[in-house]
Amino acid sequence: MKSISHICCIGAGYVGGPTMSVIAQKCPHITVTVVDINEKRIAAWNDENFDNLPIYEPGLADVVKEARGRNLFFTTEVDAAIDKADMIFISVNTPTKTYGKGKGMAADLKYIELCARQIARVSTTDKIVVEKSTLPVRTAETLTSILHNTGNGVHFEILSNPEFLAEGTAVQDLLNPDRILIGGDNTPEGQEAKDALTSVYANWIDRDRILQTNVWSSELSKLTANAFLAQRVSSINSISELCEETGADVNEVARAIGTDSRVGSKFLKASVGFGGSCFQKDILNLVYIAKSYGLDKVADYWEQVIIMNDHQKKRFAEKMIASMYNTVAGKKIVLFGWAFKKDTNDTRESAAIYVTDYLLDEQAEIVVYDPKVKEEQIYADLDYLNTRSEEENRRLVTVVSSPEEATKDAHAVAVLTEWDEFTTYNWETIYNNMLKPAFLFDGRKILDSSAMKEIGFKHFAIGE
Ligand SMILES: NC(=O)C1=CN([C@@H]2O[C@H](COP(=O)(O)OP(=O)(O)OC[C@H]3O[C@@H](n4cnc5c(N)ncnc54)[C@H](O)[C@@H]3O)[C@@H](O)[C@H]2O)C=CC1
Ligand SMILES: O=C(O)[C@H]1O[C@H](OP(=O)(O)OP(=O)(O)OC[C@H]2O[C@@H](n3ccc(=O)[nH]c3=O)[C@H](O)[C@@H]2O)[C@H](O)[C@@H](O)[C@@H]1O
Repeated sequence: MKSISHICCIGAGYVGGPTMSVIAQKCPHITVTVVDINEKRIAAWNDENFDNLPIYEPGLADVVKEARGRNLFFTTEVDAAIDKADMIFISVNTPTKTYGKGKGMAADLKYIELCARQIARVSTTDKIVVEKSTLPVRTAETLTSILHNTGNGVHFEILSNPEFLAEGTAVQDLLNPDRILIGGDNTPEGQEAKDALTSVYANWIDRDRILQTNVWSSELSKLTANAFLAQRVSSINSISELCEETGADVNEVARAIGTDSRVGSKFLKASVGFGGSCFQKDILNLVYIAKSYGLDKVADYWEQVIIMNDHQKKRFAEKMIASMYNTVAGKKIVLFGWAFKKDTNDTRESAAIYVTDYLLDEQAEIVVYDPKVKEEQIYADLDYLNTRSEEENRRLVTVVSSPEEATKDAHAVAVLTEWDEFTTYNWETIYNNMLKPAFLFDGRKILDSSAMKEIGFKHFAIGE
């Protein structure tokens, strides 16, 4: 079997960075080089101060500290790293297309194609090319065609090895994954490549958790896994609205159904709506693929998960506005949390962005506090929506670093991310700081409702 001594990963983002750091930590005999065209990002990965790594993930700094400079390297020298590697992971972004055919639905594969062309141009020795990015089923066909038609006569074996880590728990997920999925051709060369990648993971993961499949099953399993997970969130969120009408409590319902081992207890936490860079993108992609095969019923079924999620974000903002006497114009509303979930600085598709947009439409004055998200990111997220001018976003939205100070003379506080620290605040002081009646909207249902009501808040929590 081919033994791997040099790995190159193209893309030093939320997946490439942590994944390669853990591979390097666990495989000191393999040299792992992570490359990116984003110079600022690479400089941050190489920063002497480990607090400045470009991605915040619990435990990540320690892993990088151990391996960086030993067998883990971050560089913008893409060509050199490609040529030296026996195995190349492609871990670049695959966002939803914003133009042309499939706009707003299909995955944009231009970055993937660029990588394939670059690998083909530069390689002088045989390579195993691993799709780590989440890709539409049958993308490996495109990669094969580019690599084999434009290469220098070297042999490329294509594998699909989707990543299942969740942000905020990436290091734990990588160290102890439920499974590793490796898809490849069932030819002797394909099997050899699958075994080579299996042997990399087997340095710290039991072999019975490393699943080998054909390449199409692997590609489709990744989209399906995200669709199933997101569907659970939309399902419980749909029930949260019914709870609010009927006096049922969504946490109690979730516990009651989750104890059935056929349902399971995870991913049943009602929220202001799921965010993150992948759930929406991957379901839209699944819907697009189903439609492209003429499977309209399949497409409609999955699209409903997105429709319910959009509804949840909107109805939360509407609930806030209706509670505050149907007007929030000129009212100071403090948002606790901007990240799409706790323990990450990632804000992509965060519900907070959309809730803010609705509130700004009603001319609210917004103050944001998030323990890990930088001010420039919050403005960038709002500017990206293109709903109003950059000046207006900066005039109407203030970003603060002290949560308690933020609540002075506020009409309302809304919890939009489930950061643990929010549950430890002195909510009595916050109440005293605020104008009365003081409104509290808990979009994550993390605060003790009866304690909040006792303090005096006009309190609303999702699903109760
Ligand atoms: N973020 C997550 O939690 C997960 C993401 N995924 C998938 O992994 C893929 C990557 O996602 P993220 O890491 O979040 O994206 P990201 O946007 O954080 O990182 C992608 C990086 O690739 C770089 N890049 C793009 N084209 C390049 C090129 N031609 N040469 C060198 N570098 C290039 C970009 O500069 C960027 O730094 C996506 O397909 C995503 O769906 C899968 C599982 C989890
Ligand atoms: O492909 C990906 O990008 C990844 O997408 C998700 O991971 P991630 O988006 O990082 O985080 P999740 O924990 O799945 O949370 C997604 C969103 O759903 C929300 N959520 C999650 C669980 C829940 O019970 N309720 C709920 O509202 C979270 O707050 C968050 O906004 C999947 O969990 C990963 O397995 C997958 O690898």
